[in-house]
Amino acid sequence: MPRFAGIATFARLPRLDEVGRADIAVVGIPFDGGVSYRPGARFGPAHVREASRLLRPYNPAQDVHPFGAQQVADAGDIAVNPFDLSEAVAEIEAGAHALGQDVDRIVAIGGDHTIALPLLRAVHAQHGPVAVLHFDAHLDTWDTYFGQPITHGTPFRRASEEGLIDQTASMHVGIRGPLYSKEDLRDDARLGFAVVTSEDLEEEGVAAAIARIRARVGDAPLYISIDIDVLDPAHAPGTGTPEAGGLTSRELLRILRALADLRIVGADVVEVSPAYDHAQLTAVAASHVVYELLSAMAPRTASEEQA
Ligand SMILES: N=C(N)NCCCC(=O)O
Ligand SMILES: [Zn+2]
Ligand SMILES: [Zn+2]
Repeated sequence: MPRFAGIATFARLPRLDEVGRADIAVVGIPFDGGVSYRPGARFGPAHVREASRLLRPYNPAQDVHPFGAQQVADAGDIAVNPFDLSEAVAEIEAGAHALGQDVDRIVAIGGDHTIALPLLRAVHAQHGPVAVLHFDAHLDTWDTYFGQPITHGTPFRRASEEGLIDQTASMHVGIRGPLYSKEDLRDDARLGFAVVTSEDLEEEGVAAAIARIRARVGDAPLYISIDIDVLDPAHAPGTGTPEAGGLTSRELLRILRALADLRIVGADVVEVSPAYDHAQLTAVAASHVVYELLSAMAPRTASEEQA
């Protein structure tokens, strides 16, 4: 079958119902009822799958076959109520929990960043508090919007309040742009996050950022949440709340490759909004981000480690 033909699963992987069990499920969460600005991330999973057809089985940058070293399958989408945010959040948590019966780990494709909260609730039920490594232009530790506590700008405040995160090991990477006030940063630190800003990355370089991330996370169980708007709008225009001055996709992929020996227990890639995308730029970047995550999660054989 030519790679551009046929129904799109992520990277042309088998569906979970074709293999029964898997080490890792890639699952779509087509929900965008938590956005504060441009909508459309509900179409993210289908768009990222469509743009992932060109991914190939061997990843030379990590010297690993991400789909050979482990069983990865596409679990389809978690069906969520687009009209009721509370119900949607409950459905995502229940869906992740149910999926966890058939797979060891989940990599979710959003959807807006709201989905990180129910995903972290499900991860916490299995692992206890986890280090959250959060790539984003935005802190997403704001309190409420229009009085609402659960939105795409608030998942990590709720997660911290609920005790879902390891407050000694969590970190944001790529933060930039205007805030509401200086208090935002004080609140964020109190909620348990260290920060590598986009400017830090520019000034200190990627290697220094990697060293800071690794020192912060250590050997804690690690959840990686990637808002595609961490990338500069030149690299990822198709997103809901773009901010100038972001990472290149090359920088983000390099950082992810440096995390392969950490204890990654789950991940999400969120905020791809296809109506604002051009030539699949954002979706190709997101598909490679997922591919690099799956590669980092793959077990290494002794020969691969020696090589
Ligand atoms: N894109 C995410 N997740 N959050 C952005 C929230 C920015 C705001 O509306 O204040
Ligand atoms: Zn963001
Ligand atoms: Zn976000």
